Amino acid sequence: MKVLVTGGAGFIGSHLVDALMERGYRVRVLDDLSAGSLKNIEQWLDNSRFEFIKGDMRDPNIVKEAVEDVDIVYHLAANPEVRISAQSPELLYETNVLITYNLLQAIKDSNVKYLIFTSSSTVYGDAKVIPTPEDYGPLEPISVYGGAKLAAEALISGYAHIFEFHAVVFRLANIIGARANHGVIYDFINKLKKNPEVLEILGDGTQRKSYLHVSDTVEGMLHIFEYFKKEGKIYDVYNLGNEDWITVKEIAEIVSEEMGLNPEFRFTGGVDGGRGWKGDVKFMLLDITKAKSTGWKPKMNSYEAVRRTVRELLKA
Ligand SMILES: O=c1ccn([C@@H]2O[C@H](COP(=O)(O)OP(=O)(O)O[C@H]3O[C@H](CO)[C@H](O)[C@H](O)[C@H]3O)[C@@H](O)[C@H]2O)c(=O)[nH]1
Repeated sequence: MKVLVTGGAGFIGSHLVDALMERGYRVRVLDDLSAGSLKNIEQWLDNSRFEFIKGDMRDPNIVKEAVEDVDIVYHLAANPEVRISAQSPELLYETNVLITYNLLQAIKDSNVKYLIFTSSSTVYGDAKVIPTPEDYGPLEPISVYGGAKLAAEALISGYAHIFEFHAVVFRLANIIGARANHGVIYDFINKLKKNPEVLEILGDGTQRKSYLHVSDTVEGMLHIFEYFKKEGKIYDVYNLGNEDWITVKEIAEIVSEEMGLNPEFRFTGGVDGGRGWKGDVKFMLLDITKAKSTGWKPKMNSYEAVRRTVRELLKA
């Protein structure tokens, strides 16, 4: 079985590559290294089962080349920054929707049988039902990023039905862990390294979200993909997250404690009632009943995942 991982040199992608290589697959990575790094996959570069293509998926020819002889595609390449929604909507469109379209155009003329896509909890926007199940609707993303992920999901469903391949979509909570190079924990650590006395917290600090460790995420994706294959459906969607949530202020406390610091917290107040930025979802908790019904469950809750991530990032 040959597997293509788009974004395989990135944060979540490289952990997925580790797991696939350890399971004996032949793995090809397509990554433009804009956010990812060769360091994340360096242990596999000389392995005969591994292949790396450096390329930008906005170029359809590179994508066509990458899907050649591939049976399974894990599509993780994306710009993951919700916060650039106001400044760079066209970039979010290109790096989430256009590249997915290019991939689907390449898949329709290929031998690919399965596509696995990492979508996001942000497709739900400010959900009125919490925890939010997969069939919640109407979906009203509140960021361009969330809208782009939803558009990508919709294209995948349409192509899977028309061109007869199978696709499973994972709507991910906030994923954290070693190799993360963006997000709240990474930001707090860097801010405190620069100034151990004061920590600026965007928004009012009450933003509540569910955080899932990348090891639980990869295990969940691989486990549910096997279940999905056995079920034989054309298309399905799964939430992947934790059953608890943690506030930004609590994350700040854990980061400070792990760094042995006692900084003054300065809240910026944020926008629209304490959001870190326009489009920041204030309360996110996914209903993971469906994922759990396949036999998967997270090993770490949000608090444990945050603490472990702080330690992993400080060690790196
Ligand atoms: O310096 C900072 C950075 C972040 N925050 C706050 O921390 C929370 C988490 O922010 P992150 O940047 O870590 O993550 P997001 O919730 O914006 O988005 C993350 O999770 C989403 C899914 O929930 C998406 O998939 C996305 O790609 C991924 O980056 C936000 O409420 C934000 O306001 C701060 O207070 N200060």
